[in-house]
Amino acid sequence: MSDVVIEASNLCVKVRSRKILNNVSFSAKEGEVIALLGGNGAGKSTTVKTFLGLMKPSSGEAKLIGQNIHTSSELVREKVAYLPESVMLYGHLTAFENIRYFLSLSGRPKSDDAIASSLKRVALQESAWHTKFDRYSKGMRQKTAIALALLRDAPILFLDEPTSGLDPVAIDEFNRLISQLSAQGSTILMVTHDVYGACHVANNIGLLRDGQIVGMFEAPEEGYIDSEVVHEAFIRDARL
Ligand SMILES: Nc1ncnc2c1ncn2[C@@H]1O[C@H](COP(=O)(O)OP(=O)(O)OP(=O)(O)O)[C@@H](O)[C@H]1O
Repeated sequence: MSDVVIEASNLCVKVRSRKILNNVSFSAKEGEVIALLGGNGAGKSTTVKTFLGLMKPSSGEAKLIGQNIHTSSELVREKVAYLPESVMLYGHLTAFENIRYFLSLSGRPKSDDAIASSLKRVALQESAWHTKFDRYSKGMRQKTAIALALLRDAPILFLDEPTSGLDPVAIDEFNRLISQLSAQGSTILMVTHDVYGACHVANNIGLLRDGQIVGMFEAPEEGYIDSEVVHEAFIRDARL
């Protein structure tokens, strides 16, 4: 059995007659991070929406664990935790209460001990666990959402612009958390504008322009993808 967990194969998406994704192919094996980089309008969010089943490909396939998500209706709900750019949980509830509520809503309640250990795992400071969510910073909101994702036992994470609007310390913490999760077996698709962050967490980076992959960068066996090289390609590409 193949250990490819996330796979786009010649994915094309049309809106009316316009192709907004054109033959996009990439893959991530279990425990890998694939990052899609690209300027505004490149097709990053469309890719994520297609993998969530919100947009339908005109041809090609979006597959998770070897199955086409558009023909296996329960796949995304069972296997994926999605972090949108702005995490929306209930502002009048605390992180603890939000997590407890959303787990019971999904029919998978967990003990308070399990919730506490997940909040510890994402390093949300304990003093904030019982503070109302609408007083949280963006970084704290993301940590809460990731703690919830971990408790749902979702093996696949989709992250949409996860570090936009975070300060450098929060970005660093976030990137460490992503590396830790992938080391523990989570397979992650992230779309981002952050070249440096992507190079630090990704096994592969796909550079998107006008709905097409125009560059693919792979991390060496040891170490990171060279951010200078990717930055150069990103800038050069944006000028074309
Ligand atoms: N529902 C839609 N109807 C028409 N055009 C769309 C639709 N969704 C996306 N597009 C177009 O497809 C292209 C890709 O959009 P997409 O949102 O995927 O880009 P992006 O890379 O996520 O950009 P950004 O970094 O600005 O979020 C854009 O030109 C956008 O205008």
